[in-house]
Amino acid sequence: KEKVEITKEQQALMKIITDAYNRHQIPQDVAKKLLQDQYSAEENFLLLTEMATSQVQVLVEFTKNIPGFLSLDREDQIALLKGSAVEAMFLRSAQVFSRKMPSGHTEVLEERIRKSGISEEFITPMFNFYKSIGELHMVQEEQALLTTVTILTPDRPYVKDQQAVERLQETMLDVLRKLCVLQHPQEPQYFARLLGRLTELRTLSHYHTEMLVSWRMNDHKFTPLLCEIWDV
Ligand SMILES: O=C(NC1CCCCC1)[C@H](C1CCCCC1)n1c(-c2ccc(CO)cc2)nc2ccccc21
Repeated sequence: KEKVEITKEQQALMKIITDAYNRHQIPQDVAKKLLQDQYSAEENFLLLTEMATSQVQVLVEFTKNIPGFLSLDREDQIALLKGSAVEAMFLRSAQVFSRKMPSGHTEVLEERIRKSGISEEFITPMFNFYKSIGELHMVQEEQALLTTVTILTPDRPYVKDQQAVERLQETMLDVLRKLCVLQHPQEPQYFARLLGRLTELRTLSHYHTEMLVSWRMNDHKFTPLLCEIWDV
């Protein structure tokens, strides 16, 4: 049985990424807001656009701390950010939803999200994804590396030097694979399950534009940054 060992360099890389991931979090907690009050579909939509706008800003700051990211072609950096922003948002949302909360809070949060204005047909796939992420009980290093692997997806639209992105993603996948083996020794399939979530994430993200335009309200307003990042 081959002994899996994380090298000193990989340990340092994981620390840089995890610290950056924890440092670059949304200031105000959307779950707390949703647990406090019930909002109208319009207020919920505004809350979503505010949260998503600030999440894109922290995503940009986070990527600056991914070793090698700033050495990529400048236009490729933009292409990777644009291509992964929605997936990073759903990944973050899943982590917010799956966070340990006092008993009964998760149920209230789920109810508030179900009634937020999202049209029915998207509720099930969205919560299926949130629950499948929750079942993984990821440690924060795994969450940070999974988001990094998602950002470093070589086949995003308009990426020119895919090999350079692939090399970076491989580096992160190697650390993540070892971490999964060490964190979940009883579950040799854990790493494969984790990567399977990325496929589910990509599918969910395909619904995103549809989810926004079908939000139960008229006149959906977006911030300039979201118009850039989301295809709206
Ligand atoms: O604010 C949010 N998510 C932010 C985004 C940036 C990163 C932190 C989380 C929104 C809520 C906004 C207000 C109405 C209720 C949903 N949300 C969603 C969500 C995200 C996008 C869509 C449409 O594409 C639909 C729902 N899932 C959540 C799971 C848990 C807690 C909030 C969650």
